[in-house]
Parts: sequence; C-alpha cells; structure tokens
Amino acid sequence: MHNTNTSGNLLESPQLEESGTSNQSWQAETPVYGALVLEDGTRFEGRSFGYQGASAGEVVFCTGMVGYPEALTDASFAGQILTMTFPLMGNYGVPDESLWEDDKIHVSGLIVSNYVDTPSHPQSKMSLGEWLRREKVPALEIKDTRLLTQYIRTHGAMLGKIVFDEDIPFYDPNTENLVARVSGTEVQQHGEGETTIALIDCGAKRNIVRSLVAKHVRVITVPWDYDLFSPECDFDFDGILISNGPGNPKMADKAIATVREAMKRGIPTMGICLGHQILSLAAGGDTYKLKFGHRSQNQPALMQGSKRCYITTQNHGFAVGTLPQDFDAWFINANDGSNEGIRHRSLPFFSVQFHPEAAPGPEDTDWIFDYFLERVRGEHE
Ligand SMILES: NC(=O)CC[C@H](N)C(=O)O
Repeated sequence: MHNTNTSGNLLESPQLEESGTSNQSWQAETPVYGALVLEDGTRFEGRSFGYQGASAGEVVFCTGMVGYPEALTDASFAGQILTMTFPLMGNYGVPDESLWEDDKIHVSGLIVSNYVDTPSHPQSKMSLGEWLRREKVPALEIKDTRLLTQYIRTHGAMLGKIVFDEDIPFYDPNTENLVARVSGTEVQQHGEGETTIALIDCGAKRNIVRSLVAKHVRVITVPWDYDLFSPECDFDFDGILISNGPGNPKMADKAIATVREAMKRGIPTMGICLGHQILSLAAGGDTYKLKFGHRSQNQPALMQGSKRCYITTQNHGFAVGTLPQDFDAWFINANDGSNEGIRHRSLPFFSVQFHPEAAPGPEDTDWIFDYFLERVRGEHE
C-alpha cells in the first residue's frame, strides 16, 4: 500500500487537510483536499476542483489529449472514475450542451494532473470545475497521474473512491445493469429520410444520431429493452444499430435477445462498442474483461486482410474473445491484438469496438456508417 502526496511522493500516512465548506470554488482561500483510494488501499491525495462529496466506482484512465466534455458526458463512463493522463485539463472550458454527448455528466469522478480554472475558448460557457460542482461530480488534481496509470496498467482495473471527510464503501459498476440506468425511456425520432434505422439506445452518444442524420437517415431511438418485433411496435425500420453503453455487456440481456431475433430475421444489424459486444453475444460469441481497457482517440485498428490501420476513438473495458460462428475478425487492435470488429461471412451483420462517430477523435472511420447504409439499402454488390 502506498500513499502519495500532491507531488507524487510516497507518504507513510494519509495527509488530508481540513476540508472547508461544501462546493468551494478553485479560488477559495482555503483549498479543499481529498483522496483517491484504490481497493487495495493505495491512496493519492489531491486538491479538489469539483464537488466536495464522496463517490465510488471503477478507476479507468484515458490517454486522449483533449475531449473531456465529450468523455464526461459519454454514458459509457457511468460508474467510472476517469483519470485523464494528458497533464492539462480545463483549459478550453465547457461548451454549450448542444456539443455534449448527453445532457449530463456520467463519470462518477474525475482525476487530473493540472487543472486550469481560467478557460480560454470562444465556445466556453463555464469552467470545468464549475460544471463539475454544478453536476455534483467530485474531481481531484493529484499531480502524478502517471504513477496512478502505471499502477492500473500493472495491477489491472481497480475499484476506487474519491473521499473527503467521510468514508464510503467501494462500488463495482460491472455487477449492475448500468444500461438500464442510462438508456432513454421513450421512442424518439430524429431526422428525415427514406431509410429508417432503429437505434437501440444503451446509453448512445449523441454523435451517433448526428452522424446518421447528416447522411439523411431517419433514426428512431428505442430504449435498450424495447421489443422491436412486438405487434405494439408501430413503425417500420430497415436496419438496426446497437449503441455504445456502460458496464458489462452480459447484463444487457433484453438487448441481446432483440439482436438475436433481428439476425434470425435477416435484418441488417450493426453494433458500436457495447453494441459490438452485444451483437457478438447474440450471435453466440463471448466477451471478457480486458486488463485495463482502451480509452483514447489514437487506438490503432488494423483492418484484417489489408494493410490499413485506422486511428480510432475508443472507450471500453470489455472485449470480444470467442468469435461467433460464421463471423470473421474485421479489425484487430495493433497494440495488444484484441478484437476490434467482426463481420458475418455472408449476411449483413457486423460490429466495431471503436467509435466511428468519434466525438472526440478522428473521423477516419465514419465510412463504417456508409458501409452499413449501403447494406441496409441493398446497394452493395
Ligand atoms: N463505450 C462503450 O460502449 C463501452 C462498452 C463496455 N461498457 C466496455 O467497457 O467494454
């Protein structure tokens, strides 16, 4: 067990300073300190710049340089304490909600090395700290995020908690059906077009809908447990897209059952991230938990049968291990060889572990949506 102070040195015992009143701003005269405590007792002391309230979850790290507004509002991070490894966070503030990936922050907590409280960007509406305090999400500046990241890389994914004066129990988000918590509860229509895609919302990033609507598609978003094949479903659709989402894919049983039925009926179906895992499980494959996951905007995905390597946005802790029968690996992660996509040998069923909608990150794999739409419309040879 180690303890670190704000300069990353190992300490003998926790050195929590006296906390001030709740929700103190960064400029407060008395800085507020808290600690990130890992499940093995390792402790990182840090200055608070978010909400002053304890929070527990799984500690993960993201090596992207930018994109914190998108990451914080990505529902796939629900139940997770996110560590940003790039050393400066907050410098471009927080944009208007129309640029977020959902209408609220989903991370359980945020850990950074250096927090910048004076944003400089024409689109900034508020500082990162102000946003976190407003949404009651704790955040610490622990300085040595490298030590924390190396620790997780060495020991594997870990539970953790951000604490102030009061202790709380650890919480494992992967034992709960988080998809049910973040999925929309209503059927919603977006955009206009001759092609209709039913989007199973497991915590869908908004850029999935934006990307499809920009391609003149009508998108009907349905809750994760909606039965697309029940007589009560009063709309027609040409293809199904399964979204990203939080937690262990095996918890999303109703979505898995819907996708199994869709494939039985031969309906063109595509999955993104959690959707990739759900499609794989529905087709008879299996998933497992990676040691520490892939979270960044520079994950290399090698397209099988070619020399192409796409630089992709990713945010996942689980992966597809056993491939379903009659499917081939479509993409492989160049860093660790794990699966990044599968494709049925003859039918229009396929999925990718990375995010073709990006947000944040490179738009290089936006063509996957076109690939899907061509198959939905029967335009491919
Ligand atoms: N971004 C996602 O859809 C994440 C999928 C899943 N929750 C995982 O961590 O692997």
